[in-house]
Amino acid sequence: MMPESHSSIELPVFDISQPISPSCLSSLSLACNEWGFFHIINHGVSKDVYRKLYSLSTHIFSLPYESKIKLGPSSSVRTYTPHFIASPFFESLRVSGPDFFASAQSSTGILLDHPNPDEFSETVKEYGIEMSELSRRIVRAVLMSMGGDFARKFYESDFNNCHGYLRINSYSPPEISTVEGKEVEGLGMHTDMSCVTIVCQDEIGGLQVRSREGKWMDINPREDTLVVNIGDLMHAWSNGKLRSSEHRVVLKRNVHRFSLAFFWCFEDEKVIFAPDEVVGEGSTRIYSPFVCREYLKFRESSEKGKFDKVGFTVKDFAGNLKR
Ligand SMILES: O=C(O)CCC(=O)C(=O)O
Ligand SMILES: [Fe+2]
Repeated sequence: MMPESHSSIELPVFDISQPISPSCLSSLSLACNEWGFFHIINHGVSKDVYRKLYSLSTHIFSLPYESKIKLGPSSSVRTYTPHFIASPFFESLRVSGPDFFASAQSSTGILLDHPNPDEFSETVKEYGIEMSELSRRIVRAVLMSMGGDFARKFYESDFNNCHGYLRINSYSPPEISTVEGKEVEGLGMHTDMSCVTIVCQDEIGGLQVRSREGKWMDINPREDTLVVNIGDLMHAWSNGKLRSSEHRVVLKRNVHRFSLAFFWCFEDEKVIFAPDEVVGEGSTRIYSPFVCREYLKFRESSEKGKFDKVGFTVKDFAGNLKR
């Protein structure tokens, strides 16, 4: 059987180093409503930091399972997700902000055989700080795209206490690229539990977004470009105006894939409730108010292997219009 064929989607590209012009705001608004995905350039993250992070992480992933699993689901630190949780071909390392250095050190401290723990932690810290700053800029731009003074009105009150964490993802190549004509998923269909996510995918590709009609569309890698997507938290806060799209990663035969996903989230105790002005007169709230932490718990416990994968979204948790 032939593998499914996919169309690719040309997402708009925004220069995040510049103030966003009115015409860019309307195309940003369109991208957030239609796809929940867009690209950014001139993000200020140097190739050097990326390369260092790639090589230092690759070293960690190459350590024996017995070492890595000490960081894993069974330890109190829980920074490592081994193979066979999200998929047989996926493993990841999590580093949490705001003190990215300390978080990375607590992992490398457990990996006693790590040759240069400080270099890894320093590099993660540099990347984490850059991504946090970028996330703030992106949230402001997205708010602006929703309405004239939304950024001024809601940034401070609702988004000022956001925090981020980084997931370093390593996808190992399966020996076959299709099973009965279906692609091999490195990461199954899911939505992100973030306000916004910033993804740095390597040149291999494989990231796909699901269209409203349910068709998988390739998001092709672009040099020096980061992928941004809206997550469930900002989707709910916007009363569904910003789309949190289902996406996944498919793998190619024998090609290793590496990605960095940075999740920018509301504080755990925040009650997520779309403001009246965001809902708009005459419209109803499509989500009941909910505490961020409770949603994260729901996602963890409703899935096999406690991983943010497959199936359940904020619609199932707090949606007023049940699916
Ligand atoms: O690896 C990628 O390109 C995307 C990863 C992703 O969607 C996630 O970690 O939530
Ligand atoms: Fe994701």
